[in-house]
Amino acid sequence: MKIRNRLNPSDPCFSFEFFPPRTDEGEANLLKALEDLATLQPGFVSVTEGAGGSTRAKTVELVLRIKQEAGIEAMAHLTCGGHSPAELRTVLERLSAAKVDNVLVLRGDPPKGQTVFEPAPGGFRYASEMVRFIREEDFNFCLGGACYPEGHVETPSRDDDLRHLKAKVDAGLDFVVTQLFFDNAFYFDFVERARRAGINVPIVPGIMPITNYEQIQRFTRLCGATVPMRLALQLERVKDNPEAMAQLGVAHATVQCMELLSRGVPGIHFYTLNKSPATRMIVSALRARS
Ligand SMILES: NC(=O)C1=CN([C@@H]2O[C@H](COP(=O)(O)OP(=O)(O)OC[C@H]3O[C@@H](n4cnc5c(N)ncnc54)[C@H](O)[C@@H]3O)[C@@H](O)[C@H]2O)C=CC1
Ligand SMILES: Nc1nc(=O)c2c([nH]1)NC[C@@H]1CN(c3ccc(C(=O)N[C@@H](CCC(=O)O)C(=O)O)cc3)CN21
Repeated sequence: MKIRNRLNPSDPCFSFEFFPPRTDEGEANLLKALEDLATLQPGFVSVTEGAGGSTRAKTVELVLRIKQEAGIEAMAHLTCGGHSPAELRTVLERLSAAKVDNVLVLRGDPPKGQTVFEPAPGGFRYASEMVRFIREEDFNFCLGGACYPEGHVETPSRDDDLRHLKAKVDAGLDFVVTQLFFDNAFYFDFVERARRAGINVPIVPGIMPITNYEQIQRFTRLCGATVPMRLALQLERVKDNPEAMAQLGVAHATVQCMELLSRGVPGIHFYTLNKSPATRMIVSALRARS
């Protein structure tokens, strides 16, 4: 089933993102989180790919398992890093043969220790180039991409970033998922600017429940997302109390999601970080309300 057919403001699609674990313990955590969140009957789940394409085999294996064994619609993230177009074609053929209908096309982060993205020899520099490649080949995927309500960290201006997004969508995207944000005003402003720029595909908000203060500081610095002052002060106050931190994270994300739904978003994509409790509580609260 193509995700674009599930994105519908009158029946919004909740989806969950996981990353391929690096250790046996991580693997056990992931399987537990997956099992737990599967009971919420997500519209789809997605599996990320590590920087430089480092986890590709694991990403594909997990997507196939989720689709075939759990019967949940699954989307593979594929990045431009570390792989040639020929290797990409092989992976796409494998996904296609296994009836995986959806791919999230990303450029990908520079590998750890590097600050600048370097394409693989003969590979793609921008996600839009991979989108064009997939559309030129004889595949029939529903394609998603990433977008940045606060602007991508590397972009000199939000207007440039929006122009690049427009070109990426025009190359053949069916929908986009946003970078995480903690203030809905960024999302609503962005959607308005995107529509004005002629970007007409569904724009799915990406939400990450905060569970750990240091992690959120590290990651928001890396990806350029703003933590609103009021939330930062609240987080500061409970930083030594994991339980209060988790409650605050769930409460903040739930309020964010309630407002997004009341204003007609087509779905909400949760960055679960392979943990189930926060996402479960939020989705349960949202379902109870509607
Ligand atoms: N796992 C996920 O869901 C998400 C992952 N990401 C990560 O964010 C990073 C960026 O990936 P994408 O958004 O796919 O990259 P992209 O290729 O769409 O854009 C990357 C940067 O290049 C710029 N750009 C694009 N086309 C250009 C052109 N023709 N000329 C000059 N500049 C251009 C963009 O403005 C942006 O600053 C990746 O590291 C991705 O993995 C971001 C959000 C969500
Ligand atoms: N630039 C960028 N790269 C991504 O991979 C990415 C995004 N943005 N935005 C959306 C989601 C969110 N993702 C995230 C968000 C946070 C962590 C994180 O905090 N990771 C921990 C390690 C987690 C673990 O191994 O348990 C860290 O401390 O970095 C990782 C991926 C992946 N996606």
